[in-house]
Amino acid sequence: MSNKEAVRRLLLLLGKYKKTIVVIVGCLLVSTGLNLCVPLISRRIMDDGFIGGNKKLLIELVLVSMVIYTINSLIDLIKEKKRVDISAKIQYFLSEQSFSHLMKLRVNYFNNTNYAETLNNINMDINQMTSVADSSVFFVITQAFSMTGGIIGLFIIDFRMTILVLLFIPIKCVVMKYFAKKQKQIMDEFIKKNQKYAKWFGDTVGGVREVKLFNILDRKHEEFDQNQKDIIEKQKQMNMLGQWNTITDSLMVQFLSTLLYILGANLVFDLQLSVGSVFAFITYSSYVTGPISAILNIGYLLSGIIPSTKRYYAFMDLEEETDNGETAALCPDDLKLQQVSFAYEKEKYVLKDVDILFAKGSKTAIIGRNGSGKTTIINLLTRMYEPTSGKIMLGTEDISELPLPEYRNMVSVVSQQIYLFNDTIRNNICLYKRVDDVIVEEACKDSGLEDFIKEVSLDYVVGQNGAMLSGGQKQKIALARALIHDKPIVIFDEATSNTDAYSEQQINGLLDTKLKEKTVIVITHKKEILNKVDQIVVLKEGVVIDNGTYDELVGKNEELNIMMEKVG
Ligand SMILES: Nc1ncnc2c1ncn2[C@@H]1O[C@H](COP(=O)(O)OP(=O)(O)OP(=O)(O)O)[C@@H](O)[C@H]1O
Repeated sequence: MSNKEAVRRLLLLLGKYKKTIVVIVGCLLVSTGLNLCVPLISRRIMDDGFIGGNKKLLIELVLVSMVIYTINSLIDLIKEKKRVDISAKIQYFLSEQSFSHLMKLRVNYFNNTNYAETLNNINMDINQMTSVADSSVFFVITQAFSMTGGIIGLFIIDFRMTILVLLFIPIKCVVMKYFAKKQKQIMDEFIKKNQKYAKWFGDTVGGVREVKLFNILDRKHEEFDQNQKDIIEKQKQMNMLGQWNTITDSLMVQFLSTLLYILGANLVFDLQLSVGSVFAFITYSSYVTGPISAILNIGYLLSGIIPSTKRYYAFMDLEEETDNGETAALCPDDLKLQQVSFAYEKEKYVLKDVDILFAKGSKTAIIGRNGSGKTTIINLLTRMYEPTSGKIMLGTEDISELPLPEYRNMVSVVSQQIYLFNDTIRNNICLYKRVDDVIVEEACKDSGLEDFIKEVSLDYVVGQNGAMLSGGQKQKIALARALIHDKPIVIFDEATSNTDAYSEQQINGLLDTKLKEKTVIVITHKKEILNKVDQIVVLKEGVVIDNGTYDELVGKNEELNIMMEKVG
């Protein structure tokens, strides 16, 4: 994305609040107009009041200045309230937009990005982008007005000194441009270092058990040091650049004032100008030089915002899951993989021309060695990924043409990688579905969780991703979840790997009872289950090499024989 495009998108953000911006600019124009009168009043206070000895006029003019100051303060308050409102709305809008998008992103985004990195990037970018509603941005809109007024004021007082002020403008432009360029460069680098650190942080905290078990704390500390030093260095550079920018700016203004004082003093001594006029002139000159700083500072401010804006919109442009279907109720039907091939990475196929029929209500086991593509089939059936070629059909419909939420309502997955929210067992099982406790308890009984529930109750909070539960207990919650949600297709991905023998029998029993009518797909090597299912699909290196019942395959299929030997 080009800088121009980033600025355009930022302005679009502000475009929604046109009416409020008009009020803010109105407030600023009124206060700028009032401010423009102040030097002329000051000149009269000095020349006619103090030097001319007119006490009454002096008091009146001082009171007028006071009234102007009070009105300006009130206007400032109204303007600030409106501005903070816009800023808060932009922040909410961007946060909501990015959260919605994040939830709809394809799962491959999460393969390479951890939560800490995502949160860090989104927060940082939104904070930066919200500063587009910074007071200086609105202030700048009125600056042209202030500048014109200032130049007119200067010409009224003395044209020679005015030319000196105008000569100052191009010099200031060059200096400010340099700072803006430098700022953008450092900000770009800062964003990269910060992102690298957040990624490293999320990864390291996620692996804290490994850090302890393998005693690699020292190495992690070294990495921390390096990452932090890089970030701090960039922050230091940015702060120092900010300081240099401010100092250079005020030095240049000071230099100009000095020249004006010297030239003004000469004119006063030559009796060509009054003392009040010199002071009024210097105030007006700040009405010209101030806006130049403000206008050019926008470039400096934007140079900090643009890198974040680019990253934010690059994130927003990431592909979301496709949902072509129109909302419609779906009916259970045969599920069919037709010539399905799939590659996670270009040209590296992990499934090749796979044909499998999961007849409605049938029970299928998928077997194969590690990496043969079993979980990938589940990923495609749950539409976490789309086939690279081929189709998956539900009855006569291609599932990619079906409405995504409705399709997902058809499928439950009981996986070895179940995620549990840091909430009660009840809420983890029901997942926002309103279910009577009696039914939840029955599901717990069917999943073998009954004894544990008696011990701790359904209100037991499971901890971060179920950290306060055993692997088997987590899987039983996953099973209870599937039973409660009662979907027509149930997939078990090595679901019994963590459960004890007693529970395993119980789960097998469900195939004949609660799951009898459902289409069940099981990834397992357990003989008891393989013996029970209607068909076993044998996968080898992404290809279906055999298909049949246990009796048909045992002794004949080499892969099945090897597996049976291994599991005993
Ligand atoms: N997100 C991914 N990105 C790239 N490659 C992947 C991804 N997930 C899996 N793979 C690769 O795809 C292949 C099939 O993996 P898959 O998880 O489907 O195998 P599996 O049969 O379920 O294995 P296991 O029995 O070990 O669970 C493997 O070679 C794996 O390295």
